[in-house]
Amino acid sequence: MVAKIVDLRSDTVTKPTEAMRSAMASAEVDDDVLGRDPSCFRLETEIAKLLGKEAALFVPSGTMANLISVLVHCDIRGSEVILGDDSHIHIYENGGIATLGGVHPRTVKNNEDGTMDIDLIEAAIRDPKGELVYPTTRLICLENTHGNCGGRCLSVEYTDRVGEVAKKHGLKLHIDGARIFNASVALGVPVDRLVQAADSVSVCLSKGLGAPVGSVIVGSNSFISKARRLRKTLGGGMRQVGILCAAALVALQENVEKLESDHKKAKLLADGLNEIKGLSVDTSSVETNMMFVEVEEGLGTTASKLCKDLEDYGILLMAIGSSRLRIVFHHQISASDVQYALSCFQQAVNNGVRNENATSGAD
Ligand SMILES: Cc1ncc(COP(=O)(O)O)c(C=O)c1O
Ligand SMILES: C[C@@H](O)[C@H](N)C(=O)O
Repeated sequence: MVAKIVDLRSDTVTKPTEAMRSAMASAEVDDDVLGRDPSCFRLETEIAKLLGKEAALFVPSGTMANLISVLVHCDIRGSEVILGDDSHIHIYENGGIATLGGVHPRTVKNNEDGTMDIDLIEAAIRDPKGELVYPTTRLICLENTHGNCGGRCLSVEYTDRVGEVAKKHGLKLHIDGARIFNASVALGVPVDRLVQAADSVSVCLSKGLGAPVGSVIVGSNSFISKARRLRKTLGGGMRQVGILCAAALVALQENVEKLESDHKKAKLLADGLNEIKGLSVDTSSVETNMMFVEVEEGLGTTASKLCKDLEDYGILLMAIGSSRLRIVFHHQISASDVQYALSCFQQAVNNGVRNENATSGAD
């Protein structure tokens, strides 16, 4: 019998709080296609203000937020976007910018800290003199925090420098800010300052902020009106969407201040896991709510086997390859959950070692 479930698979797993459910039940709504749903309008107005942009648009998912943003910036056939080779847009969004938008991706290597070398970004920009044979570079995409790099933060200085490169070459800058509030809290930089250089930002409400559904795109009035039309084209125009936006407004009010605690608990677990022989976490790279746990070879088990064993204790997480586990914190993970998870990790590792010794005939 599992004592309890501790879901560390992602910050997308949170359940709506009672306050969110009550706000959803009493949300003021209207048809957001024929006019403006009042709760949606309130959310979009609040998010645009928070991020220092002219306007905002609520969309069903972060994937759609990125797709719409790239397609609005790259609305001419033959466009190319520069993005990280390990970015969410390039790896986890089914190549939508190409398959649906005809936008050509030009990847630049992501460094371990989530950045791309600025000289490599500049070198990837197509020379307009080669327009007969080259796609036309129109956009640079960054990701902050960077998911596949373990939730690493891009500094405001780095972001501003990429913004300068974009301006110098007449390009636009989009930030996949699925976890931009995590970055803002971890860096101690106001979120509007962190994204100041960007022409557009996608923000996930359904991750660390804990809303059940949705993302928001922010940008100029003209950009958002084009984005609104494209959202409808993609089937993302929603009617009484205020039911979802009401929950997101509660999330904004209640959960931004909890992000720092998520980050602290992640550090606590990382330190504890490093005390377990056969597991290692690079604690210097645990900057926000995510971490990667390396399962050392000598442990006699694999990441997926350990993942399965931990599930038997109620600890849910993701195996990334044969020797790496991913752990993601959110506001519904408590301090006692951290201690419970540590004890389960220790038991699962001990069991793995015992089974390994038994099969190898060791004492
Ligand atoms: C960095 C990043 N961008 C975008 C997304 C896409 O968001 P969604 O799952 O809502 O499509 C995710 C994860 O889901 C993500 O981690
Ligand atoms: C896996 C990825 O698509 C998701 N955004 C997550 O971080 O859980």
